[in-house]
Amino acid sequence: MRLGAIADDVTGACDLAGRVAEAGLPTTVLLPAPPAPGHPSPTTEHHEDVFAGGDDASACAVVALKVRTAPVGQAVDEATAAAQLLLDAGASLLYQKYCSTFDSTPAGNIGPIADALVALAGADGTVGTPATPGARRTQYEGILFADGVPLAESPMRDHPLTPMRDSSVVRLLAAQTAAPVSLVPWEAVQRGAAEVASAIGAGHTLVDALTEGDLDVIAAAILSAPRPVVAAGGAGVGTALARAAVAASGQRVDISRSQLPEVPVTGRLLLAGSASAATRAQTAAFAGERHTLDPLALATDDRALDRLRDALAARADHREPVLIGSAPEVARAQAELGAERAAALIEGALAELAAFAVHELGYSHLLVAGGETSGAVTARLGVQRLLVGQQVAPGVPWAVARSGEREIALLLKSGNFGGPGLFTDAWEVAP
Ligand SMILES: Nc1ncnc2c1ncn2[C@@H]1O[C@H](COP(=O)(O)OP(=O)(O)O)[C@@H](O)[C@H]1O
Ligand SMILES: O=C(O)[C@@H](O)C(=O)COP(=O)(O)O
Repeated sequence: MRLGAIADDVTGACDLAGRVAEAGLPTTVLLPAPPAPGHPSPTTEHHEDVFAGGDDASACAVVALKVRTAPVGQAVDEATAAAQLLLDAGASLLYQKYCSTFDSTPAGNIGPIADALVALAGADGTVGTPATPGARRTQYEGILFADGVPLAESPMRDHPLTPMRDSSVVRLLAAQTAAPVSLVPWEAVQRGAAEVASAIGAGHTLVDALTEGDLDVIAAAILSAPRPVVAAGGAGVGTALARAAVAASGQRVDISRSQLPEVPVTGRLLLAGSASAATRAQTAAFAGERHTLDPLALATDDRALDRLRDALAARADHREPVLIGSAPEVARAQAELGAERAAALIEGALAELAAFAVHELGYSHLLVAGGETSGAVTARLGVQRLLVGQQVAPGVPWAVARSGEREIALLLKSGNFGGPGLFTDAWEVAP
């Protein structure tokens, strides 16, 4: 199987890639250059580089986009271009990777992207679930649970860009697409893949899942579906598909042995743009030097960013990790600037500080918290491919990339993932 995944944000791509690689499937992560005005992303033109391994080897290629909160038209254009690249490179199954907490708005972009991929693939519809039990995301009777509570009662209800105020993924998706949205309940999953496959219809099929075993049933149903489908979901479904491919081929790559190239430590920088509870806890637990980015200051003081550059440049030892995080107070900045402008100010500042650290100060290791944030940073650094290594936490792998002439190590962390000590512990296993 050649699994071609289109991820709506960069940390989601890394989450999927880390878990799929650990399942034993050779995995590549591609980041298209930012789209030129009026044109979808010119994804990489080297098709032979898309999938690792020989033509008949099972593999996974993930195209990491930054379209989760982009205008719908741009999201559809970029996802379609990425899917076409994957199909041209031999993808046998497309996979729409979206967030395990279904991060989206009533406008999209999960639904519009799903519709576009179905049309491109000539499929009947999508099949999958956001459920990712390894990240404590489960779905029962169409209700999505995050860390054991319904989505709309979790901290995701206060996400700065995609506040999730309904826990029903059926209702959330139905608001984003004109295609039929159907649910396969957990009891049907317990009766096996054939029953799930028989329940797959036109449009978008969301399947309940509480365990990894349920995901394996869903993967088997997708692979045995009577008509072409597009797989879709959080990282859980993709990882189950990878398990199935490894079991079928008998070929398993041991990620723990495929060491990433060593990157000499010349500077360590933490950039936390996520406002999630997990990232706030990691920030609070970090004992090193820290600086705070306030979008209101960025909007009114044109020296604010220069002062942060000066602070970085003045550091005595760049190898000691330093944290630059967004201000905890979100509501006031959004009230005064609007959510989009406040977000863009922070993302832009963190991206500029990343470029300054890497290319002016020679920093080698960056830990970035947040999907939108990671998309802004990798685009500004011109990163187009990630070599993914071992995970420091489920769904959080170190990677090595090129930025210009520099080889750097990146940990692009989903906002919700990782324990409180991650900002300190992650450096111990860095490439
Ligand atoms: N204090 C703040 N005010 C306004 N927006 C903020 C603030 N802090 C973070 N943000 C924005 O919230 C968004 C968080 O999204 P993201 O980086 O994807 O994190 P997550 O992985 O938690 O979803 C980013 O666009 C970031 O710039
Ligand atoms: O599925 C998930 O939860 C992650 O892979 C994911 O999508 C992370 O997105 P961010 O929360 O924006 O980091």
